[in-house]
Amino acid sequence: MEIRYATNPEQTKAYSTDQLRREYLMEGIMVPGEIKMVYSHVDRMITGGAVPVHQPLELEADPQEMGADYFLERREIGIINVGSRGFIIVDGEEYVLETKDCLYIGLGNREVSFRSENAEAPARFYFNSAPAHQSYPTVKIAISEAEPNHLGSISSSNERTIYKYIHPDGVQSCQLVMGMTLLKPNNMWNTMPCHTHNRRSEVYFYFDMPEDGVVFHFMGEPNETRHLVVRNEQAVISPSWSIHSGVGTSNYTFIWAMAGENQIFADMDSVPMEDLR
Ligand SMILES: O=C(O)C(=O)C[C@H](O)C(=O)CO
Ligand SMILES: [Zn+2]
Repeated sequence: MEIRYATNPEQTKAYSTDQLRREYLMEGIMVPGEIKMVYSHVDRMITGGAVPVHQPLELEADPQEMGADYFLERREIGIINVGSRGFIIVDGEEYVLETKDCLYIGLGNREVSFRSENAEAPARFYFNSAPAHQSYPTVKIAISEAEPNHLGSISSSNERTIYKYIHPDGVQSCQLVMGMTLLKPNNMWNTMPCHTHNRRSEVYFYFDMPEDGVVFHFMGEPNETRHLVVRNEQAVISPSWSIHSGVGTSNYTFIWAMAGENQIFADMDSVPMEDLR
């Protein structure tokens, strides 16, 4: 498991492109036949991907980094399938996930494995996991059951639909808040006007992008912005002090996940446009 330590805004001002990418960008999350994970010390979020092809894949704890006998011993996890139909087996119970369906699995479940229906078109499970202190029920939420929230406008190139899956008025969790935002065709901007939330950090995972498409993801303090060039199925760590916004070369979809002090989605510090630099 790859480890990322926390960074602060003062250091980040001096980072080169390579340093910025090393600290904040997660590439190679979705590797056929493997489970890949990045453990970030920012709110101890684990971000990863599981792409089962011919064999099922098992979610296992890293004993050195997690000091746990099994992955969910002291954690919870939210998983969204961004590939074709697949299955997640949780302590013997099987859940079917179509594309863009989500599964929340609470603390204490010992065995979690991933399987694809079709090796030619495998499931692609993206996940975020945060430390947990109590067990909430394991719940599947299909995209058709998530409440759509329409935002933005074509004149601002940001017409999009936000689906919240794991949040206080939906699937219950200890601290994980997770959902997905779909941009409408011909709309390229997300989360602009932008915000920070000093109470929570966030991870964005961009997908549904063409092979040669990129998203210019904006990060940093509002008056000291930087960008990362992000490709399909790559993710970005956004510390609490950083804005998180992007513009793509075409429309795309992204999964957002947060952990920290509270779970209130609307608890954001909006950045006035005139403060951006
Ligand atoms: O499209 C958006 O705007 C978002 O999806 C915003 C994220 O959900 C977010 O940053 C929540 O804090
Ligand atoms: Zn945010």
